[in-house]
Amino acid sequence: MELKNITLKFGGVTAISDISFDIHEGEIRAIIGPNGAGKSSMLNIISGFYTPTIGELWYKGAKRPPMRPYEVARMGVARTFQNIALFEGMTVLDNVMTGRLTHMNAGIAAQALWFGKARNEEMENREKVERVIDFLEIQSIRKTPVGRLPYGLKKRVELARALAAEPSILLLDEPMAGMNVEEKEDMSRFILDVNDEFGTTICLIEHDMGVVMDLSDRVVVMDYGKKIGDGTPDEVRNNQDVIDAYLGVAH
Ligand SMILES: Nc1ncnc2c1ncn2[C@@H]1O[C@H](COP(=O)(O)OP(=O)(O)OP(=O)(O)O)[C@@H](O)[C@H]1O
Repeated sequence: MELKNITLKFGGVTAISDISFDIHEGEIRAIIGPNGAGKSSMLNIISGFYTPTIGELWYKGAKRPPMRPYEVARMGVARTFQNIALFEGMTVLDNVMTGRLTHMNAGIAAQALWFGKARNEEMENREKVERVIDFLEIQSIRKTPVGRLPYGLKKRVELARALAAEPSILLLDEPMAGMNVEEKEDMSRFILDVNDEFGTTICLIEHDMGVVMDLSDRVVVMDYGKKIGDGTPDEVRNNQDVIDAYLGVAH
C-alpha cells in the first residue's frame, strides 16, 4: 500500500499535512507520534473512515477511489479500535464470528432458512473462527460474555475478530494502550505470531515509542500532522527530529 501526499483538514484544522509513506506486503509497520500527531486520522484514512482532502492511496498497484469502510473491509483491510468496540453482551465466539461477516455471501433468506449455501458457509466460517480462537489461546473463554472479561483479554478478542476476517492488512489502533507489562508482552507476542503464521501485513499505531521498537520492521513518526521520521527502528531512534519531538523540544 502506498499513501501519496496525504493532507487531511477538518475545517481550519490540518490534522495531516502532506505525508507520504508505504506499507510493504508482509511487514509490521508502525505509525508513532505524540498526542494529537495525527496517527488515528491516518489509520482512519487507510480504513476508509476518512477521505483525504488531498492525496492518493494506492493498494495492490491500483489507485483506490473514495470508498466506504465496509468496501475497504471487503478488500481485505481489517482493524481494531482504540476504545474496544465489541458486543459486550455477546459471547467471545459470537463476537469473533462477526469478523466473518464480510465473507458471507449467501442471501438473507438462505441464511434465515439455514439451507444449502448458507449452511456450508456457516460451517466454513465456524472452522476459520475456531482456528483463530485456538491460535490466540482463548478457547477457555469461548462461551463467556465479553463484558465479563478483563481489559487485556477483551483486546485479544478484538484482535481475534479482526483476524477472523482473514485480512491482508491488519490495522491495530493502539493495541497495547492501557495494558500492564505482562499484557503488553502477551500482545506483542501475538502480533508477531500473527505476522509469522498468517503472513498478515500489520500496520499499528502507538503512542509509546518503546513498545513498537522491538516489534516493527519499519516505523513512521508523526508530529503535529507532519512526518518527521521514517525508517527502521534504529534509524528512527537516532533521528534528531524524533528525539526532539519526544523530549518536547520547542518547535
Ligand atoms: N473529527 C475531527 N474533527 C476535528 N478535528 C479532529 C478530528 N479528528 C482529529 N482531529 C484533530 O486532528 C489532530 C490529530 O488528531 P489524531 O486523533 O489523529 O491524533 P493522534 O496522533 O491519533 O492522537 P492520540 O495519540 O491522542 O490518539 C488533532 O489536532 C485533533 O484535534
